[in-house]
Amino acid sequence: MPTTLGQNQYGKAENRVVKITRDGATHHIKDLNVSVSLSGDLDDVHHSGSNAHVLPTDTMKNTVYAFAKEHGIESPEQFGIVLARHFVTTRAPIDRARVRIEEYAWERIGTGGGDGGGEAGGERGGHSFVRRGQETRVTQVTFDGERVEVVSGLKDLTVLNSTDSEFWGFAKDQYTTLKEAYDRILATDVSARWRYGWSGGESGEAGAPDWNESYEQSKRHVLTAFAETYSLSLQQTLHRMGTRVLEHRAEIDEIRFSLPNKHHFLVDLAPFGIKNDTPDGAVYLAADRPYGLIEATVLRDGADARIAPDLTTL
Ligand SMILES: O=c1[nH]c(=O)c2[nH]c(=O)[nH]c2[nH]1
Repeated sequence: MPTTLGQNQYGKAENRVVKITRDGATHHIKDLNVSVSLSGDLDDVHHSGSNAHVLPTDTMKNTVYAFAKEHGIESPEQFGIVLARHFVTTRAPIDRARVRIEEYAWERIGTGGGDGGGEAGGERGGHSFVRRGQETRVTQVTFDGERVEVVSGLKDLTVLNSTDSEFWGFAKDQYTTLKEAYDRILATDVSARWRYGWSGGESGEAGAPDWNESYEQSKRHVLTAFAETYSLSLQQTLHRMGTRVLEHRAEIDEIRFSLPNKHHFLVDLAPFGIKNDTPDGAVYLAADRPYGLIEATVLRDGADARIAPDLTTL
C-alpha cells in the first residue's frame, strides 16, 4: 500500500549532565537534563533502512557531555544554542535541531564560618549542596540553519495568596452549585514559557540577551504580579503576570501560562458546633483533583503567537 512518511525526528532524550567547576575549595554545580531531537533528510532510513544520514543518538549523547566540558554551561540557553548550531552546521542532511533543557537548581549548605551559606559556605561548605525545592527552569532552543528560536520558562513554581481573591458574578445554569466567593485562597503551580525576540546573530550569540538575568527577573515579575494583584479570577491574575513580564522585559515578545487552580474548600465544621469562617482565620481542605486549568498567552502588540498551546509538550 502506498503511504507517505510524515513529520519525523529523532534524538537522545534526557541526557543527565552534572558539571562541577572547581574554584579552589569552592565548587560550582550545574545539573541539567538535555534532550536533543534532529530532523531533515531522513526518508531513507525509514524507507530502506539505510543509515547513511543517521548520526547515532549515542553520538548525540557523547556530544552533550563533551560540549559541557569544552564550552561550559553558562546558562541552559547558551548551552542549547551551541548544541543546536553544532548538529545543523556539521551534518548536511540535518536541517533542524531542537534542544530542550531542564535545569535543577542547587544551593550551598552553609556549615558555619559565619557566612550562612555565602559563596564558600564556610570552611567545608564549598562542596556541599542541597537541591533547591522551588521551580524547575526550562528552555527549548530550535535552530533551522538560519534562525534561532529560544523559548524559556519555568514549571512547578507553587504560590498561594491567603486573601485578596474573589470569584463571583459567573455564568450559571441548572448544574451550577458553586457559591460566590468574596474572600478565598488562590493557589497554583505556575508553568510559564516565554519566547525571546532575538533570533541569532550571524555567528554565535552576538546581541543575545543575558539569559540568567532575564530568567531571574522574569520569575520575579511573575511572583510580584501574583502577590500584588487583587484577583477577581485566576484568568485575571494570569493576564497581569504576563503583562508585567512584557512591560519590564523588552527581550521577551510572548509569554504563555498553564495554571492549575488548586482549590481550597472551607471545611464545614458546623456538625461539631464549630464556626469556620471567623475573621481570625479558617480551616480548608486542599483538594488535589479535579482542578480548574487556566491557560493563556499574552503577546507584545504585533508579535506572532508561536508558543505551542500545550505546554506539557515543551
Ligand atoms: O478563578 C477562577 N476562574 C474560573 O474560571 C473558575 N471556575 C471555578 O469554578 N472557579 C474558578 N476560579
